[in-house]
Amino acid sequence: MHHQITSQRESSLFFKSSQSSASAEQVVNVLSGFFQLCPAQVKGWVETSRKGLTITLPFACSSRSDELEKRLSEVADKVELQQKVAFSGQPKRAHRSIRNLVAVASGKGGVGKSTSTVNLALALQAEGARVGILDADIYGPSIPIMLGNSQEHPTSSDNKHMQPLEAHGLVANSIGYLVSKDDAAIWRGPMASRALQQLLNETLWPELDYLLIDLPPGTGDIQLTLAQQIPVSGAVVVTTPQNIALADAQKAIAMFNKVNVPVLGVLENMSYHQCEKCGHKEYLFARDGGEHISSHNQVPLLGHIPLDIHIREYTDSGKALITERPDSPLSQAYGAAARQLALELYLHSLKAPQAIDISMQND
Ligand SMILES: Nc1ncnc2c1ncn2[C@@H]1O[C@H](COP(=O)(O)OP(=O)(O)OP(=O)(O)O)[C@@H](O)[C@H]1O
Repeated sequence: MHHQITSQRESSLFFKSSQSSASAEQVVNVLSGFFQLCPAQVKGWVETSRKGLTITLPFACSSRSDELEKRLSEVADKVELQQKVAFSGQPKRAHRSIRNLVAVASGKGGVGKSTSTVNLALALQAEGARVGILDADIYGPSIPIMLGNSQEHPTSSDNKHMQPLEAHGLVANSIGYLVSKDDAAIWRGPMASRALQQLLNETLWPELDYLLIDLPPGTGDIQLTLAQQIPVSGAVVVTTPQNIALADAQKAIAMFNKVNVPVLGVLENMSYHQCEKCGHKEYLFARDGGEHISSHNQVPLLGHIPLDIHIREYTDSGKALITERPDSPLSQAYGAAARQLALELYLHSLKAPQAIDISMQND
């Protein structure tokens, strides 16, 4: 089998097998079974040309390409597999260089929203995507610390636009790079949301597949304004499993429903602690809260992230757990949640067909 991986922007994988040539229909069936989608949802990914079949996967999932390649090789003679993340959101919105804007929110503070944002961003990157983070947590910007570059500042060559900062392969901007924590803390709502608009609009974002926006915790006026003002395609709600956090997560879901922002999923954080010595799982903040809230609202549960000292140590010291320890169960848990998020986002974009733009001809 011939196997070649090139850059994510290009075809990522080619293979040949000695079997007879595949029909597009067989390939569609394999894709549909592999991703558990109906054939109609995957049909548009397959293109036939004189050279053979080309499959374009429209969401980040490159860690699954070996497995998919194996399945396809059972029916395919020559297939080119590539990943090109689809555009979502209003076709006419600004920021066309950003294919998907996703808000990460929590009703309650301290549930691990920023930690989840950074690790989901790293996990999406590990799935072959170009990812950025906009820290919209104006009053408590923790992204600079979690990316390990809190002493840096964005540069500007025209005094109007900022170059985002780079860390661990991600790009990011945050009010934390620009003003001191104490200065931002006294800003009133309108000033805070103006600052956020500026961060989004005046940052020179490169071509990105996903921009994750770390919203301030809570569901007050500021969050509502932000949810309305930023043209996000969907939101992730982070919660811990205990009732007090779930009640606030429910308010966050209600807020997004109110402003017609689809909730792409709930991420349950600090689900349990597993003893390193005996493997026993302790459910410190109760159990199944994430399941209940997601089934009650009919939104997917993206995953359970354990309460783990390594998550705190890596994230709080600005190191990238997922890049440094890609095979750890923690990285795998974030990876599964990130792939599910990418898929949900794509499925939501299918509901607004005018927004889909898989090919992005001007690439
Ligand atoms: N799964 C986890 N395991 C261990 N520690 C965690 C986990 N998730 C978050 N933490 C830790 O909990 C603390 C709070 O996390 P974080 O700052 O991400 O919360 P937040 O919801 O963004 O807070 P805020 O409401 O202030 O914005 C941090 O020290 C972080 O390292």
